[in-house]
Amino acid sequence: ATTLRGHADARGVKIGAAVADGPLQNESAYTAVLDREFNSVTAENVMKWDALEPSRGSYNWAAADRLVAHASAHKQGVRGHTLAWYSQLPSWLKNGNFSASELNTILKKHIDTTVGRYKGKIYSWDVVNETFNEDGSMRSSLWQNKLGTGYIANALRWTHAADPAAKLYINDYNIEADNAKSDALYALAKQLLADGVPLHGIGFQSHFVVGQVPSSMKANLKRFSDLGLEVSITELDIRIPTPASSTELAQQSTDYKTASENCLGVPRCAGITVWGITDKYSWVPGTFNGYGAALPYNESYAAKPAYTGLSKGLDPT
Ligand SMILES: OC[C@H]1CNC[C@@H](O)[C@@H]1O[C@@H]1O[C@H](CO)[C@@H](O[C@@H]2O[C@H](CO)[C@@H](O[C@@H]3O[C@H](CO)[C@@H](O)[C@H](O)[C@H]3O)[C@H](O)[C@H]2O)[C@H](O)[C@H]1O
Repeated sequence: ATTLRGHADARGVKIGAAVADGPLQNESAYTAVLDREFNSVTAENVMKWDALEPSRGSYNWAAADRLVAHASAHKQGVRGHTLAWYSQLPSWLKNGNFSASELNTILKKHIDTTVGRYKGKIYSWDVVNETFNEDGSMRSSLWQNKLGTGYIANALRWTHAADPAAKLYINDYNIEADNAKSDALYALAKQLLADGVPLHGIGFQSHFVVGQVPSSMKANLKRFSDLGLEVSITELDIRIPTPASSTELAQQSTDYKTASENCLGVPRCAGITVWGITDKYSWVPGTFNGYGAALPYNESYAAKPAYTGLSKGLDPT
């Protein structure tokens, strides 16, 4: 049977997975599935600021280098995640009480250093992550509060200067439906493009609950695509109340197919990334009490109906 990456390659799109450093290093069942099925990888945590620069000026590149080297050895592209985010910031930065101009310098240095190190090895960056509240107002963050919304355009410009070939994204969750949050992002994207800011795509994280893939998702992605932007599903998982019943697993399979078709069915869909491979390693149970089973493979790396749904969605024939 054709693998997920076989289908994706035939379409010229990416099928990616978020990768955890532990199993990447020491679990052959994990890398066997990763390298057989996926032509793109995203660092689940090791390219975040707290992991890369735990203390100011001293960098910890080992895990990120490992992922980039693994991807290169297995002909996989790398999505960079993430440069300017409110979360997973090192304590020296969170508690540094820096002035606005100091923060500007610090953010630019982080982008120059990180994007510069992986120049030409990362095809797409989540430059800015999770900037909006559910009602469309700007989320409170170190960057928003101290620098104002202008930090978004600056981060995009600095990243573009550091790696002109990389596609630059704004990434968020709960923007898959046509709602106040996606409306606010749509307005921001239009303004950035009008100002000539190098924005190339929108990342729809797509952390869904079974049976709740938004019916307005395809039309919503289409309106962003109509701006000339790429659209990508960047963190797909579909959580189920556990233990999952066979009915829910069948619904989850349909949801994976629908979600992937909602992207692949509009122009400039660059790809679909699932936020993990196996239910054995998923952020869901630790965050959503009583939920889990969100990914295409079960705890012992057996493909679930979800895998078949994703495969059917990707299948170009
Ligand atoms: O929250 C889900 C998505 C939403 N969109 C953005 C995306 O980046 C985010 O990913 C999740 O982002 C979460 C943090 O915000 C990650 O969770 C962190 O994952 C980290 C690495 O495993 C954990 O850090 C480890 O924690 C351990 C025990 O607490 C320590 O022993 C380790 O040293 C430390 O690295 C953090 O506690 C834990 O909070 C999840 O794995 C990751 O899947």
